[in-house]
Amino acid sequence: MALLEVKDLKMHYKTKMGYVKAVDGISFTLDRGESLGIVGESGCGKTSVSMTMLRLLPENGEFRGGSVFFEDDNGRKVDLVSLPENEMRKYRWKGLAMVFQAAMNSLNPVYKVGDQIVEAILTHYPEKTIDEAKEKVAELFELVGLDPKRMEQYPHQYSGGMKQRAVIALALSCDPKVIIADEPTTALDVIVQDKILKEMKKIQEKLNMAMIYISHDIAVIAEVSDKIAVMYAGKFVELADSITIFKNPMHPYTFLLMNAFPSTIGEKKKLLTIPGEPPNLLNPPKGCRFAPRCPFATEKCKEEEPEYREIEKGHYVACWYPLTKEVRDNAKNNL
Ligand SMILES: Nc1ncnc2c1ncn2[C@@H]1O[C@H](COP(=O)(O)OP(=O)(O)OP(=O)(O)O)[C@@H](O)[C@H]1O
Repeated sequence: MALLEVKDLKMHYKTKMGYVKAVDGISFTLDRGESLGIVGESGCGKTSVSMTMLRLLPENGEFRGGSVFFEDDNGRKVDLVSLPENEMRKYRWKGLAMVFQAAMNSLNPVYKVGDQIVEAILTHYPEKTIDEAKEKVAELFELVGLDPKRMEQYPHQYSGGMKQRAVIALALSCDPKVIIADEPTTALDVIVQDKILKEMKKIQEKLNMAMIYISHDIAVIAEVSDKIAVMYAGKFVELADSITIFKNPMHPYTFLLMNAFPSTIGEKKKLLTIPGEPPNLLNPPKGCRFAPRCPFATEKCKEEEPEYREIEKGHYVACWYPLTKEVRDNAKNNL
Protein backbone atom coordinates (compact mmCIF):
# COMPACT_ATOMS: atom_id res chain seq x y z
CA MET A 1 0.00 0.00 0.00
CA ALA A 2 1.10 3.57 -0.64
CA LEU A 3 2.21 5.63 2.35
CA LEU A 4 -0.33 8.30 1.46
CA GLU A 5 -3.42 7.88 -0.64
CA VAL A 6 -5.54 10.93 -1.29
CA LYS A 7 -8.92 10.22 -2.87
CA ASP A 8 -11.31 12.75 -4.38
CA LEU A 9 -10.46 15.41 -1.79
CA LYS A 10 -12.76 18.45 -1.75
CA MET A 11 -12.66 21.64 0.29
CA HIS A 12 -14.47 24.89 -0.45
CA TYR A 13 -14.20 28.29 1.22
CA LYS A 14 -17.45 29.92 2.22
CA THR A 15 -17.51 33.60 1.31
CA LYS A 16 -20.19 36.30 1.07
CA MET A 17 -20.17 35.84 -2.69
CA GLY A 18 -20.61 32.05 -2.52
CA TYR A 19 -18.30 29.04 -2.31
CA VAL A 20 -14.73 29.22 -3.64
CA LYS A 21 -14.06 25.73 -5.01
CA ALA A 22 -10.38 25.67 -4.15
CA VAL A 23 -9.93 21.87 -3.81
CA ASP A 24 -12.35 20.10 -6.08
CA GLY A 25 -11.66 16.39 -6.38
CA ILE A 26 -7.93 15.80 -5.91
CA SER A 27 -6.53 12.23 -5.99
CA PHE A 28 -2.97 10.94 -5.84
CA THR A 29 -0.73 8.43 -4.06
CA LEU A 30 2.71 8.80 -2.57
CA ASP A 31 5.09 5.99 -1.67
CA ARG A 32 7.77 5.99 0.99
CA GLY A 33 10.78 7.94 -0.16
CA GLU A 34 8.93 9.32 -3.17
CA SER A 35 8.64 13.01 -4.07
CA LEU A 36 5.69 14.68 -5.73
CA GLY A 37 5.74 18.22 -7.08
CA ILE A 38 2.48 20.14 -7.31
CA VAL A 39 2.68 22.97 -9.81
CA GLY A 40 0.19 25.55 -11.01
CA GLU A 41 -0.49 29.27 -11.28
CA SER A 42 -1.07 31.38 -8.20
CA GLY A 43 -4.54 30.83 -6.74
CA CYS A 44 -5.16 27.40 -8.30
CA GLY A 45 -5.42 25.80 -4.84
CA LYS A 46 -1.98 24.28 -4.14
CA THR A 47 -1.73 25.54 -0.57
CA SER A 48 -5.38 24.67 0.07
CA VAL A 49 -4.68 21.02 -0.86
CA SER A 50 -1.98 20.70 1.80
CA MET A 51 -3.99 22.59 4.41
CA THR A 52 -6.93 20.27 3.78
CA MET A 53 -4.73 17.19 4.13
CA LEU A 54 -3.36 18.46 7.44
CA ARG A 55 -6.80 19.71 8.48
CA LEU A 56 -5.45 23.16 9.18
CA LEU A 57 -8.34 25.09 7.65
CA PRO A 58 -9.38 28.65 8.35
CA GLU A 59 -12.85 29.13 9.81
CA ASN A 60 -14.51 29.50 6.44
CA GLY A 61 -12.80 26.42 4.96
CA GLU A 62 -15.40 23.65 4.61
CA PHE A 63 -14.36 20.08 4.07
CA ARG A 64 -16.59 18.69 1.31
CA GLY A 65 -15.51 15.07 0.97
CA GLY A 66 -12.81 12.59 0.09
CA SER A 67 -10.18 10.69 2.07
CA VAL A 68 -6.55 11.03 3.09
CA PHE A 69 -5.33 7.52 3.88
CA PHE A 70 -2.04 7.39 5.73
CA GLU A 71 -0.17 4.24 6.64
CA ASP A 72 0.74 4.49 10.32
CA ASP A 73 3.74 2.89 12.07
CA ASN A 74 1.84 -0.36 12.58
CA GLY A 75 1.01 -0.67 8.90
CA ARG A 76 -2.60 0.34 9.51
CA LYS A 77 -4.38 2.47 6.96
CA VAL A 78 -5.86 5.49 8.75
CA ASP A 79 -8.19 8.00 7.11
CA LEU A 80 -6.97 11.30 8.57
CA VAL A 81 -10.20 12.94 7.52
CA SER A 82 -12.26 10.89 9.95
CA LEU A 83 -10.03 11.19 13.03
CA PRO A 84 -11.08 13.23 16.04
CA GLU A 85 -8.90 16.34 16.41
CA ASN A 86 -6.89 14.98 19.38
CA GLU A 87 -5.95 11.89 17.31
CA MET A 88 -5.17 14.02 14.27
CA ARG A 89 -2.65 16.01 16.30
CA LYS A 90 -0.50 12.89 16.60
CA TYR A 91 -0.15 12.79 12.82
CA ARG A 92 0.78 16.44 12.33
CA TRP A 93 4.55 16.89 12.58
CA LYS A 94 5.16 13.18 13.33
CA GLY A 95 3.29 11.85 10.30
CA LEU A 96 3.11 14.81 7.98
CA ALA A 97 5.14 17.95 8.64
CA MET A 98 4.93 21.16 6.70
CA VAL A 99 7.39 23.86 5.72
CA PHE A 100 5.13 26.81 5.04
CA GLN A 101 5.40 29.61 2.52
CA ALA A 102 7.53 32.39 4.04
CA ALA A 103 8.39 29.88 6.74
CA MET A 104 11.35 31.98 7.77
CA ASN A 105 8.93 34.30 9.52
CA SER A 106 7.52 31.44 11.54
CA LEU A 107 10.45 31.42 13.99
CA ASN A 108 9.64 33.22 17.21
CA PRO A 109 11.97 36.26 17.47
CA VAL A 110 12.21 36.19 21.27
CA TYR A 111 13.45 32.60 21.68
CA LYS A 112 16.77 31.07 20.74
CA VAL A 113 16.40 29.02 17.57
CA GLY A 114 17.70 25.82 19.18
CA ASP A 115 15.26 26.13 22.09
CA GLN A 116 12.31 26.39 19.70
CA ILE A 117 13.19 23.07 18.11
CA VAL A 118 13.94 21.44 21.48
CA GLU A 119 10.46 22.48 22.58
CA ALA A 120 8.86 20.93 19.50
CA ILE A 121 10.68 17.66 20.15
CA LEU A 122 9.69 17.57 23.84
CA THR A 123 6.05 18.27 22.98
CA HIS A 124 5.89 15.26 20.66
CA TYR A 125 8.28 13.00 22.59
CA PRO A 126 7.59 13.77 26.27
CA GLU A 127 9.68 10.75 27.27
CA LYS A 128 12.88 12.41 25.99
CA THR A 129 15.13 14.44 28.32
CA ILE A 130 16.20 18.01 27.48
CA ASP A 131 19.75 16.79 26.83
CA GLU A 132 18.51 14.14 24.41
CA ALA A 133 16.40 16.74 22.60
CA LYS A 134 19.38 19.11 22.41
CA GLU A 135 21.53 16.37 20.98
CA LYS A 136 18.90 15.69 18.34
CA VAL A 137 18.76 19.40 17.44
CA ALA A 138 22.53 19.49 17.06
CA GLU A 139 22.31 16.51 14.68
CA LEU A 140 19.54 18.21 12.71
CA PHE A 141 21.56 21.41 12.46
CA GLU A 142 24.45 19.43 10.98
CA LEU A 143 22.06 17.72 8.60
CA VAL A 144 20.63 20.98 7.23
CA GLY A 145 24.04 22.65 7.04
CA LEU A 146 23.94 24.87 10.13
CA ASP A 147 26.70 25.10 12.71
CA PRO A 148 25.24 23.65 15.95
CA LYS A 149 26.78 26.63 17.80
CA ARG A 150 24.01 28.68 16.23
CA MET A 151 21.45 26.87 18.40
CA GLU A 152 22.23 29.52 21.01
CA GLN A 153 21.40 32.41 18.69
CA TYR A 154 18.16 34.30 18.03
CA PRO A 155 16.41 34.41 14.62
CA HIS A 156 17.55 37.99 13.92
CA GLN A 157 21.15 36.77 14.03
CA TYR A 158 20.42 34.44 11.10
CA SER A 159 20.46 35.27 7.38
CA GLY A 160 17.36 34.42 5.30
CA GLY A 161 18.92 31.19 4.07
CA MET A 162 19.93 30.15 7.58
CA LYS A 163 16.42 30.79 8.90
CA GLN A 164 15.05 28.63 6.13
CA ARG A 165 17.45 25.85 7.07
CA ALA A 166 16.35 26.15 10.71
CA VAL A 167 12.71 25.83 9.68
CA ILE A 168 13.57 22.70 7.71
CA ALA A 169 15.32 21.33 10.82
CA LEU A 170 12.15 22.11 12.77
CA ALA A 171 10.03 20.22 10.24
CA LEU A 172 12.42 17.25 10.50
CA SER A 173 12.50 17.30 14.28
CA CYS A 174 9.70 14.77 14.80
CA ASP A 175 10.91 12.32 12.13
CA PRO A 176 7.94 12.81 9.81
CA LYS A 177 7.14 10.28 7.10
CA VAL A 178 6.06 13.05 4.72
CA ILE A 179 7.20 16.65 4.45
CA ILE A 180 5.09 19.14 2.57
CA ALA A 181 7.22 22.04 1.41
CA ASP A 182 5.08 24.91 0.13
CA GLU A 183 7.19 27.33 -1.93
CA PRO A 184 9.86 26.76 0.71
CA THR A 185 12.47 28.94 -0.88
CA THR A 186 10.69 31.65 -2.84
CA ALA A 187 11.75 34.40 -0.42
CA LEU A 188 15.42 33.59 -1.06
CA ASP A 189 17.67 34.60 -3.92
CA VAL A 190 17.91 32.11 -6.77
CA ILE A 191 21.32 30.72 -5.89
CA VAL A 192 20.50 30.06 -2.23
CA GLN A 193 17.11 28.73 -3.32
CA ASP A 194 18.67 26.21 -5.65
CA LYS A 195 21.23 25.12 -3.07
CA ILE A 196 18.66 24.59 -0.31
CA LEU A 197 16.31 22.68 -2.60
CA LYS A 198 19.07 20.34 -3.67
CA GLU A 199 20.06 19.80 -0.05
CA MET A 200 16.44 19.10 0.91
CA LYS A 201 16.33 16.52 -1.82
CA LYS A 202 19.48 14.87 -0.47
CA ILE A 203 18.09 14.80 3.07
CA GLN A 204 14.85 13.36 1.79
CA GLU A 205 16.70 10.56 0.03
CA LYS A 206 18.99 9.91 2.99
CA LEU A 207 16.07 9.62 5.42
CA ASN A 208 13.83 7.85 2.88
CA MET A 209 11.10 10.40 3.55
CA ALA A 210 8.30 11.19 1.17
CA MET A 211 8.06 14.78 0.07
CA ILE A 212 5.50 17.04 -1.54
CA TYR A 213 6.97 20.18 -3.09
CA ILE A 214 4.61 22.97 -4.03
CA SER A 215 5.65 25.68 -6.48
CA HIS A 216 4.34 27.81 -9.33
CA ASP A 217 7.62 27.15 -11.17
CA ILE A 218 7.70 23.88 -13.08
CA ALA A 219 11.48 24.06 -13.54
CA VAL A 220 12.03 24.23 -9.77
CA ILE A 221 9.63 21.33 -9.21
CA ALA A 222 11.19 19.19 -11.92
CA GLU A 223 14.61 19.33 -10.31
CA VAL A 224 13.47 17.72 -7.07
CA SER A 225 10.37 15.66 -7.87
CA ASP A 226 9.99 12.06 -8.99
CA LYS A 227 6.52 12.84 -10.26
CA ILE A 228 4.66 16.02 -11.04
CA ALA A 229 1.00 16.96 -10.65
CA VAL A 230 -0.17 19.94 -12.66
CA MET A 231 -3.00 21.78 -10.95
CA TYR A 232 -5.50 24.10 -12.56
CA ALA A 233 -8.50 25.79 -10.94
CA GLY A 234 -8.91 23.42 -7.98
CA LYS A 235 -8.17 20.20 -9.88
CA PHE A 236 -5.24 18.12 -11.05
CA VAL A 237 -5.26 18.13 -14.85
CA GLU A 238 -2.23 15.88 -15.33
CA LEU A 239 0.07 13.71 -13.23
CA ALA A 240 3.02 11.58 -14.32
CA ASP A 241 6.66 10.97 -13.53
CA SER A 242 8.77 14.07 -14.17
CA ILE A 243 10.41 12.77 -17.33
CA THR A 244 7.08 11.88 -18.90
CA ILE A 245 5.61 15.27 -18.00
CA PHE A 246 8.46 16.95 -19.87
CA LYS A 247 8.70 14.55 -22.79
CA ASN A 248 5.07 13.75 -23.30
CA PRO A 249 2.80 16.43 -21.79
CA MET A 250 -0.71 15.46 -22.84
CA HIS A 251 -2.76 18.19 -21.25
CA PRO A 252 -2.71 21.49 -23.16
CA TYR A 253 -2.23 23.44 -19.92
CA THR A 254 0.90 21.43 -19.03
CA PHE A 255 2.24 21.90 -22.53
CA LEU A 256 1.64 25.65 -22.50
CA LEU A 257 2.97 26.04 -18.96
CA MET A 258 6.23 24.42 -20.00
CA ASN A 259 6.60 26.49 -23.09
CA ALA A 260 5.51 29.80 -21.61
CA PHE A 261 8.67 30.49 -19.62
CA PRO A 262 12.20 31.05 -20.90
CA SER A 263 14.59 28.29 -19.98
CA THR A 264 18.01 29.23 -18.63
CA ILE A 265 19.38 25.91 -19.79
CA GLY A 266 18.90 23.93 -22.96
CA GLU A 267 17.91 25.08 -26.38
CA LYS A 268 16.37 28.46 -27.17
CA LYS A 269 12.70 28.03 -27.79
CA LYS A 270 9.84 30.11 -29.01
CA LEU A 271 7.75 31.13 -26.03
CA LEU A 272 4.06 30.37 -26.10
CA THR A 273 1.53 32.38 -24.17
CA ILE A 274 -1.42 31.16 -22.15
CA PRO A 275 -4.19 33.51 -23.19
CA GLY A 276 -6.67 34.91 -20.66
CA GLU A 277 -6.86 34.55 -16.90
CA PRO A 278 -7.49 31.58 -14.59
CA PRO A 279 -11.22 31.26 -13.86
CA ASN A 280 -12.94 32.64 -10.81
CA LEU A 281 -13.30 29.67 -8.46
CA LEU A 282 -16.61 31.03 -7.17
CA ASN A 283 -18.14 30.11 -10.48
CA PRO A 284 -15.82 27.93 -12.55
CA PRO A 285 -16.67 27.08 -16.17
CA LYS A 286 -18.96 24.09 -16.44
CA GLY A 287 -17.05 21.88 -18.90
CA CYS A 288 -13.26 21.60 -18.72
CA ARG A 289 -12.13 24.49 -16.52
CA PHE A 290 -9.26 25.22 -18.90
CA ALA A 291 -11.46 25.27 -22.03
CA PRO A 292 -11.93 29.07 -22.18
CA ARG A 293 -8.13 29.50 -22.46
CA CYS A 294 -7.33 26.37 -24.42
CA PRO A 295 -6.29 26.76 -28.07
CA PHE A 296 -7.40 23.17 -28.76
CA ALA A 297 -10.84 23.33 -27.12
CA THR A 298 -14.01 22.28 -28.92
CA GLU A 299 -17.68 22.77 -28.04
CA LYS A 300 -17.61 19.46 -26.17
CA CYS A 301 -14.82 20.76 -23.88
CA LYS A 302 -16.94 23.79 -23.00
CA GLU A 303 -19.97 21.67 -22.18
CA GLU A 304 -18.73 18.42 -20.64
CA GLU A 305 -16.13 17.92 -17.99
CA PRO A 306 -13.43 15.39 -18.96
CA GLU A 307 -12.71 12.60 -16.52
CA TYR A 308 -9.28 12.48 -14.84
CA ARG A 309 -8.12 9.09 -16.08
CA GLU A 310 -5.03 6.91 -16.35
CA ILE A 311 -4.09 7.05 -20.04
CA GLU A 312 -0.91 5.01 -19.73
CA LYS A 313 0.59 3.45 -16.61
CA GLY A 314 1.06 6.16 -13.98
CA HIS A 315 0.08 8.92 -16.41
CA TYR A 316 -3.21 10.63 -15.52
CA VAL A 317 -4.83 13.27 -17.71
CA ALA A 318 -8.14 15.12 -17.62
CA CYS A 319 -8.63 16.09 -21.25
CA TRP A 320 -11.00 15.06 -24.04
CA TYR A 321 -8.20 15.34 -26.59
CA PRO A 322 -4.84 14.47 -24.99
CA LEU A 323 -2.03 15.97 -27.06
CA THR A 324 0.16 13.82 -29.27
CA LYS A 325 3.73 14.64 -30.29
CA GLU A 326 2.50 15.62 -33.73
CA VAL A 327 -0.03 18.09 -32.37
CA ARG A 328 2.56 19.57 -30.01
CA ASP A 329 5.18 20.00 -32.75
CA ASN A 330 2.62 21.63 -34.94
CA ALA A 331 1.48 23.93 -32.14
CA LYS A 332 5.05 25.06 -31.41
CA ASN A 333 5.25 26.46 -34.93
CA ASN A 334 1.74 27.75 -35.28
CA LEU A 335 0.54 29.06 -31.91
N1 LIG B 1 -9.59 31.84 3.60
C1 LIG B 1 -10.01 31.95 2.34
N2 LIG B 1 -11.26 32.37 2.06
C2 LIG B 1 -11.70 32.45 0.79
N3 LIG B 1 -10.97 32.13 -0.29
C3 LIG B 1 -9.72 31.72 -0.08
C4 LIG B 1 -9.16 31.60 1.23
N4 LIG B 1 -7.88 31.17 1.13
C5 LIG B 1 -7.64 31.01 -0.21
N5 LIG B 1 -8.74 31.34 -0.92
C6 LIG B 1 -8.90 31.25 -2.38
O1 LIG B 1 -8.79 29.89 -2.73
C7 LIG B 1 -8.11 29.75 -3.98
C8 LIG B 1 -6.90 28.86 -3.81
O2 LIG B 1 -5.94 29.51 -2.98
P1 LIG B 1 -4.53 28.86 -2.60
O3 LIG B 1 -3.81 29.81 -1.72
O4 LIG B 1 -4.75 27.48 -2.13
O5 LIG B 1 -3.83 28.80 -4.04
P2 LIG B 1 -2.27 28.60 -4.38
O6 LIG B 1 -2.25 27.86 -5.65
O7 LIG B 1 -1.58 28.01 -3.22
O8 LIG B 1 -1.80 30.08 -4.63
P3 LIG B 1 -0.37 30.76 -4.31
O9 LIG B 1 0.61 30.09 -5.22
O10 LIG B 1 -0.61 32.19 -4.65
O11 LIG B 1 -0.13 30.51 -2.86
C9 LIG B 1 -7.79 31.16 -4.44
O12 LIG B 1 -8.83 31.57 -5.32
C10 LIG B 1 -7.82 31.97 -3.17
O13 LIG B 1 -8.20 33.30 -3.42
